[in-house]
Amino acid sequence: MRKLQNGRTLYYGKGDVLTYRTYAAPLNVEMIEESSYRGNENVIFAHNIKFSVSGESLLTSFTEGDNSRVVATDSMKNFILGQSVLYEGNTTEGLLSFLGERFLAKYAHITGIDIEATRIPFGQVTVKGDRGFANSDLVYRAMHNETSHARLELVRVSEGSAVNAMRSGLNDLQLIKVSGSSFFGFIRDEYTTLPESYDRPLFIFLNIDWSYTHHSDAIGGSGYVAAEQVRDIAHHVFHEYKTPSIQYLLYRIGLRILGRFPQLEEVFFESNNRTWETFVEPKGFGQAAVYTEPRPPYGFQGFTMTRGDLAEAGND
Ligand SMILES: O=c1[nH]c(=O)c2[nH]c(=O)[nH]c2[nH]1
Repeated sequence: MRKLQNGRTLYYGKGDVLTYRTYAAPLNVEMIEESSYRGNENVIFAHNIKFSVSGESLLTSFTEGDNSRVVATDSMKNFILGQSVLYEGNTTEGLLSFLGERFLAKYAHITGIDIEATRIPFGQVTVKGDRGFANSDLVYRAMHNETSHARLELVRVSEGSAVNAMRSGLNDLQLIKVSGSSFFGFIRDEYTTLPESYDRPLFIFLNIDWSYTHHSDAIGGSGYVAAEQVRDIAHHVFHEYKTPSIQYLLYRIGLRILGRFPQLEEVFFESNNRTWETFVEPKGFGQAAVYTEPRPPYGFQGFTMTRGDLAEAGND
């Protein structure tokens, strides 16, 4: 999308378009075994949006300073904010598809759109009413934990627009497992100083992305996968498995996600190893210990998995 016919890359757009839409349609998802998540009332449906466009006819804006075909990025921001109120759906992917389609419909010379958004999370607060504690439907609290996101590439086609690529995901999961993780058996040679560990406090930072076999499942379809469900699967698998490495943990999480959601085609992982450094060793399981932040540098892993991996592994 970003490349023109001659192979040249061309795009421009607006980032950090903070869009605090209220009272979007509620989302209800089918429950899965690992999660009590049922959906979102979407009273606050807030996103940080990044939007860019491309098209052959924009070339002269770069080569000749000809602004006659330029939609100002300030106008793009206004378009996003103004159109967001009209979105009748309930997912980030749906919102992005809606905004992209509308933009292509309005500006005939734009042929490609790349649009991504991170959901800005707001959580429930409980208040005491006549029948005890219940969720407030008025007050929400800003959250600073993991965030969900989506990215879509739309292209102009003869009948309107089509989704060229789409990815959804979850960023900045930060999970500590205090016991039940090991790391041993790795190569020992003249460069090795790390002792083998049979029970380490494993702290990981984790990003998980996923793509659907059919984009339509995520955009208005019934096969929507909520980031909260993927998060809860990661929690469960980390809890369940005694892991010999982060690499293996990612694989087990991936199998479970692909198993739970047949509508997904691929899962992508990126993790950081932030294992706490031991200052006072525990005397045994469940005993007091003291750890501190690990010293840099940090290790990382990347891994992608497809339905083929699930088929090879058999039933998880
Ligand atoms: O889970 C881990 N995988 C590694 O590859 C690695 N390397 C290392 O030093 N610690 C760890 N931990």
